[in-house]
Amino acid sequence: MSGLPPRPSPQSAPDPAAATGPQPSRAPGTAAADEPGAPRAIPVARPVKGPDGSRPRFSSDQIGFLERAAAEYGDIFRFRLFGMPVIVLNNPDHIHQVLVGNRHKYDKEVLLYKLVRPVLRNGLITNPGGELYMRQRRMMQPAFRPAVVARFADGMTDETNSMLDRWRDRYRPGQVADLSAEFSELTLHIVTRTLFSAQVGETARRFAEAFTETNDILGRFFRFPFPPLSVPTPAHRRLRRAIRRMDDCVSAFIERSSTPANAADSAVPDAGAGKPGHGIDLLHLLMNAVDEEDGGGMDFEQLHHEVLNIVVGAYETTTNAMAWAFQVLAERPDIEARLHEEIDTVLDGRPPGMDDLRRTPYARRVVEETLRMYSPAWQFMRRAREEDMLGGHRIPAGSNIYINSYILHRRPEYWEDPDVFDPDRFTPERSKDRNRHAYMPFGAGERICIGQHFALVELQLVLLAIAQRYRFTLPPGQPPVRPRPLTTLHPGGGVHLEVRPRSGATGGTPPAHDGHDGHGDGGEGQDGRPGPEPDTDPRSAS
Ligand code: HEM
Repeated sequence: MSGLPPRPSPQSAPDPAAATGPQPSRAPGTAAADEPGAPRAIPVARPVKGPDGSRPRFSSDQIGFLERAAAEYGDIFRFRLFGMPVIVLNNPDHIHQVLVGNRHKYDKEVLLYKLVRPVLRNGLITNPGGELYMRQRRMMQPAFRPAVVARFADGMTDETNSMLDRWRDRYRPGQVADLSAEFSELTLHIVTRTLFSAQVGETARRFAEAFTETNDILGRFFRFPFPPLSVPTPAHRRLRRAIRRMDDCVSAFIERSSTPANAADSAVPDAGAGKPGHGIDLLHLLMNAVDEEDGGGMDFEQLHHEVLNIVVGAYETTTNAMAWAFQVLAERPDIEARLHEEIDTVLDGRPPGMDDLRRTPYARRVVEETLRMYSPAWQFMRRAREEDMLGGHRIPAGSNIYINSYILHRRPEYWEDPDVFDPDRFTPERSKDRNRHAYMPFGAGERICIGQHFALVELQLVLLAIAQRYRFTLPPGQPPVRPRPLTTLHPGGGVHLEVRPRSGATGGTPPAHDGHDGHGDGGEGQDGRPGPEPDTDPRSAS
């Protein structure tokens, strides 16, 4: 989860970065003072004229403003974001320093996360950092290890094939489907099934309903975050009721899981995780998580917070990535044809499983390129807890730092033809000379997305399963789909495509593998990732 709200206030917060001295707008690299070694000034970004003569402002065109400012000012600039001074970083090494090298100097005590803390409370996403955060992350990390995620893979394929089976009755060949809506439902099914085991019954359905309502109200709040969530407007009261309903569902799952028959399997959290029939799911793993430092576990209140944070983190991000991927495939039949060829050769009609991920490198590259061009969690923030130096610029304590992966992933200094969708840019040969910090769809450092393996496995399996059985074309006269910068980066207006079953394609309906077939650790690469090119991963987790 990430994203920045448009904000009606505050009036004019002081700008710590302005304390460096007078800050005229100037090109990057211009020194603030004449003495050698003096900190270089951070230029103030003003709306920059583009080739079409317009001067986009952040308030009306966030992407346009940032793209032009990055082109004009380069690695670093500052501006007022609805009255709040922020420093924007566009240089991969500076960003790496903030998120990884000097991470102890930064935290998440910034407006963006404070706004939603009444809802997401102290879960991983909104936790500002510090002891409680570290303890939670330590306890939760094992449940997201690639080996554990691998055991949820069959459920992912299974849910996707159930959706495709429904499509047979729902869509005539060539009929337009609202894929954004389809994928919202699919991702929610996948995450609730993973959390609450394969027996997703009435309680899981009620949880999903309450979550959808929460997400809708939060989405509207982010577009106009006033009044604060603590003010009991009718919408905010509905939000609180929806959260209570979710908490009640989680309590019911916990209670069910704690009955002796169900609890038996959880004694060793890793044993049999996710295997059908074992009743082990993500919730079990978190309930039984133990902190290696103090030997304690997670209290139930905190568990409620974490469940909500996981679903929030997993829902819109993955939905949007899927929607973007199929929009691009419909626009680029050449890429779709290569993907089909790979799928047909490797799968030969059977449903995809964990072992197929490493055998389908082109599918993997389509996922990676989708996450580059349409990075769903496209912006995030930090606060400088103490002073730092970035590339010769002084970052005063208290500064708000703004990082935008959409802009970073399209900087021409690091990406050739950045606006072209080209999965082959992720081949080992073409990746090896690239700055490895120039790609960070999942963030970096200790707060890197805990669900990144989950998301990569899910996206690749869903891509394989759907493209095995369906192809997609653009409805005639459809205008281009542009990114809509909301909390996550949506395809504006949603993705609506003509769906056609692929002739002779099989792969449907049969249940996914039984999970006992030795897929075990999921064919991970050296770094534990499922992909075939482990040593060329441009992502940075450390
Ligand atoms: C394509 C899909 C996804 C993308 C692009 C994505 C992206 C991100 C990013 C960039 C962050 C770090 C934000 C920051 O540093 O401020 C993050 C954090 C997080 N994500 Fe994801 N995410 C995805 C899927 C998931 C999934 C599937 C889950 C859970 C199953 C998840 C759960 C979380 C959580 C709990 C955090 C907070 C981690 C922490 O601070 O310790 N995400 N995600």
